[in-house]
Amino acid sequence: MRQVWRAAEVRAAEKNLMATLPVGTLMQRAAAGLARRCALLLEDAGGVYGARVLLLVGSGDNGGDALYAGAVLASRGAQVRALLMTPERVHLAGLTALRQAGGFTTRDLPARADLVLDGIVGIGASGGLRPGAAAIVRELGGLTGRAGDRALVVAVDVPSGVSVDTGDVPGDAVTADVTVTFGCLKPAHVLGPAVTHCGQVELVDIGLGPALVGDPAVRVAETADIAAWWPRPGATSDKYSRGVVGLATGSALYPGAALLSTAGALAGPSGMVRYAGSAHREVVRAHPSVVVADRVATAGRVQAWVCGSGLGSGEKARTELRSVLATPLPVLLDADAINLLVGGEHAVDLRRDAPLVLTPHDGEFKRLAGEAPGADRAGAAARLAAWTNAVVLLKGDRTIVATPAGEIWANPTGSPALATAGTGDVLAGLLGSLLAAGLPAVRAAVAAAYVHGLAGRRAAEDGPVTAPDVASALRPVLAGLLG
Ligand SMILES: NC(=O)C1=CN([C@@H]2O[C@H](COP(=O)(O)OP(=O)(O)OC[C@H]3O[C@@H](n4cnc5c(N)ncnc54)[C@H](O)[C@@H]3O)[C@@H](O)[C@H]2O)[C@@H](O)CC1
Repeated sequence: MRQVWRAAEVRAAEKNLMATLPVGTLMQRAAAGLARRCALLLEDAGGVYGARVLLLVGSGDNGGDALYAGAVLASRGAQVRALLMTPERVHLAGLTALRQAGGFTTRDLPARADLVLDGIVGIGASGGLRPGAAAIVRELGGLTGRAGDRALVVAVDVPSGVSVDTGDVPGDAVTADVTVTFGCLKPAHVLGPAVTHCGQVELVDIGLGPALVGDPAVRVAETADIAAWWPRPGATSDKYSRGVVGLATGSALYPGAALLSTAGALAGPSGMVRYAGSAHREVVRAHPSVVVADRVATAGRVQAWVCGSGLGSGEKARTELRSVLATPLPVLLDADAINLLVGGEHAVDLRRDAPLVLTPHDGEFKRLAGEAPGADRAGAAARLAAWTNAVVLLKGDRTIVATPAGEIWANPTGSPALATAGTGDVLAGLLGSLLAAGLPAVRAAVAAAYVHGLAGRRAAEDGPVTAPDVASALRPVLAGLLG
């Protein structure tokens, strides 16, 4: 699991660490790592010697990092120019180092650069970019290097213009090929639209780890976590002991949702899938191993329920929702079931001790919470989780999982390919299967989002993606993941 820390927590850790080290040590470590990465990029693009490097230098330490890294590149023969955003306020020691190494300052954006180092602003940013910096950032795409190709852009710590703590991008922002960050990941590296501005994120160890204390703002699961959590059958397992997942999904109008949630559930670790709903004939025809009924009340025993995808909004749908919420079992509510919660008619049913998982997309989130997730998607998901006492999986390019206690996970495997009808039904089924197999709700949500994202990517390798393609990709993805 990777830990992600907000700017204030990073600052506090840096302050504690700096108290134990000679002045400037952390910045030297940061700049050395930054220069190393830039040199590697330049070596791949024709060499460091003679390369044109443009430093965009803001007034803070982020600019200082860029100046020191520029000094290293200048000492290796690169032609380094620094464009100072605020010449009256600049990291003086950094500027001196650059000049001593043979670098210069410039007043204007040059026409050519092989590499641009974005040190306008880092974790000290407040609000969107100032107009002067924003104008320069808009011009960056036009810079070309010695082979006539686009200049490489390396962001120092975070791309300037993104909101460090939320991943929002409120206005103009640098789009980097590589972001070199120091000490730990920040939310902008893993959340929201900022992620696409970061390019490849590389972490330079400056020794901050032990100084970061308490709970991280955000967590990111890695393959090893998913593999460790994923329930596997043992020698004495049977179909019941592996968990049975019940699906109250689909309807006469939307039989496809039933089929897709079933396909998702069948790829999961539970030993059996029961389907309860109007699409039972279609389900058993497509998936003969599924045991079907037409109502939740007659479905038989399960260890977790998935309810909502394509369920409809009539009285029958309300009855089925009440039935699953009345059980002492983990319940996942998706799509129509989330919409049925709007208006508070089921508030009493929601008072339950067993785990509840909600999987809204933005529209469902807005209907339920009364407002769109907004710029701080992780914060919004955590508020809804606390309010509903549920684990909330907020779907998006970077799906977020939040718990009522405020634990937040960012899914790293998302794919734009998943933005197509029915993929959420597949996710709901898979997640329900993990709940039925006994995984705690937060892990089930994190693991399902992770695997579903990989399946979306894999399906996209073969062309435009439909939800059945994602369901079909789950099994090979899991084979690769679980070995
Ligand atoms: N504190 C430390 O120990 C270390 C800090 N490091 C670097 O220092 C950075 C943080 O430095 P600072 O705290 O000086 O802050 P920054 O350099 O990120 O930004 C602060 C400066 O930018 C200006 N500014 C704020 N918002 C702006 C906006 N929207 N548009 C344009 N200008 C804006 C402010 O006037 C302020 O002077 C990190 O991101 C990292 O790059 C690294 O050297 C590692 C060690």
